[in-house]
Amino acid sequence: MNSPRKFAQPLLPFLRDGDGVTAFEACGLRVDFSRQRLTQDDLARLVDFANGLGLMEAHHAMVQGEIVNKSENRAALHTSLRSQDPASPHFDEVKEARDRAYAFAESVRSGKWTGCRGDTITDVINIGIGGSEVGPRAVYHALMGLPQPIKVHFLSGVDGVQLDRILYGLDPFRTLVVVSSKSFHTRETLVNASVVDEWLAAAGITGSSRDRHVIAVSANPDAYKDLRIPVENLYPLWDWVGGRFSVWGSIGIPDMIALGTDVFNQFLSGAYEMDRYVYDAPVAENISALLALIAFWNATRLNITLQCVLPYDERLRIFVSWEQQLEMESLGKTTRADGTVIVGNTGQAVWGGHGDESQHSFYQWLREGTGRTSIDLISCEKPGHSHEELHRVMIANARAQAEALVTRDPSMPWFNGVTTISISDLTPKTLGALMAMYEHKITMLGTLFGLNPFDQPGVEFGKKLSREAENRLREDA
Ligand SMILES: O=P(O)(O)OC[C@H]1O[C@](O)(CO)[C@@H](O)[C@@H]1O
Repeated sequence: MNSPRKFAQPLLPFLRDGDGVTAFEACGLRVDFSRQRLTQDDLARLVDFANGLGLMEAHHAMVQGEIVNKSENRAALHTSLRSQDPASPHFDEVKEARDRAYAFAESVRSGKWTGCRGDTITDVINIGIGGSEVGPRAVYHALMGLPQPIKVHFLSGVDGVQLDRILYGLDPFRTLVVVSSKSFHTRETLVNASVVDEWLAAAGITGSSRDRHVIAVSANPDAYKDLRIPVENLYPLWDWVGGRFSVWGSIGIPDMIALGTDVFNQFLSGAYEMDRYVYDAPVAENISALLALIAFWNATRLNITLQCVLPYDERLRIFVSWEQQLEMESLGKTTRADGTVIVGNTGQAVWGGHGDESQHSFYQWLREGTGRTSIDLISCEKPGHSHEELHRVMIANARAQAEALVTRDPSMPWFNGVTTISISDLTPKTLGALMAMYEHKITMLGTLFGLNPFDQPGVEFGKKLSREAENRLREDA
């Protein structure tokens, strides 16, 4: 007779087992927590805990511009980048910058802005990494059309193969380069910018003609000097916006050019609608607060340290990478804002992939391994294509797997909690709402853990060692 498994995990309650609401709708999104592993009483206690902690007060303080990023002595005002409320912090400054970016984007789209020889622009190379890359790439991948008149290519790491594959076949006279870096100190971005410069120069695009092909986005006012471009080719970002929260502003210029400013406006208005809803909804009915509370419960009570994001839609493939940086760079910390050490789990490790593909990849591990995972399974009711049969099978998979991923024999060591997120129709608006919903989940989790979700001190040490290693390699060369 098989000996009982060492880590057998008894059956845990589902939220759906109790009487009470388990699904919530806002801004075209339906979020269903019924397959998460807690009781309605547990959830009620979490809501009391959040209210006792002043979760919504902390959220309001962030949106109103208080210095919530204490270690860097900064506000965190990504909400202002999409606000339609003239009373919101920096409203005029943001509007002026947006109007400038929109005017530029539309001049490129209309062909009014041409390359130095008068050619219309057909390709944009975004040179940037982290928050200066994955947000605009996620939006472009979600909303790009067929055909896509102006294509965007994302050059991020210092990887010559990525560079060669991007430049291959590109016409420098029809290419616009957007160098995006909040700090303008990021090694990868600066090295890539200089190599792409050589590519332009090899075609004879130098000096003033280069000004038709290179712009920059940065919070560093001297960026234009470093890049030797006219100041009017610099589009601002501000230190009161975190890099991983910055897609809503000038960092989104490649998307404004490729998708159009109407689409970008809808994207912003979807996020603003979510901001209004999250700002006003009480914790017990607030989707972002509930996502945060259940993640907090999973991490601190159920020792679930893994968050798996599974979109059943090609358009959300890159969204997983965006959410990974957002969540892990924000919550991968063990000290509170006051410096005291947090005992126990904090931010979860985020991973994932296209849901349907993942079924034939790591679902074996999710269903019979020894892990504990919280899963966001995302699907779109209305497909982004006209292949009815494909959509029928995709939706069937998404719905069935949500159940399969929580169905198990109590002797098994693994267990999962599943949240399903159903998007009525993935439009620029609902994409904005989805991304804003996750941003608020993350900043609220910062409050629940007591940590600062807006800095990333842990990345500096590796950068320092990299620079030293680079210098040694240069000396030895
Ligand atoms: O926009 P920048 O300043 O080039 O930084 C790029 C990325 O690098 C990081 O600082 C991490 O190294 C991220 O926080 C940021 O999004």
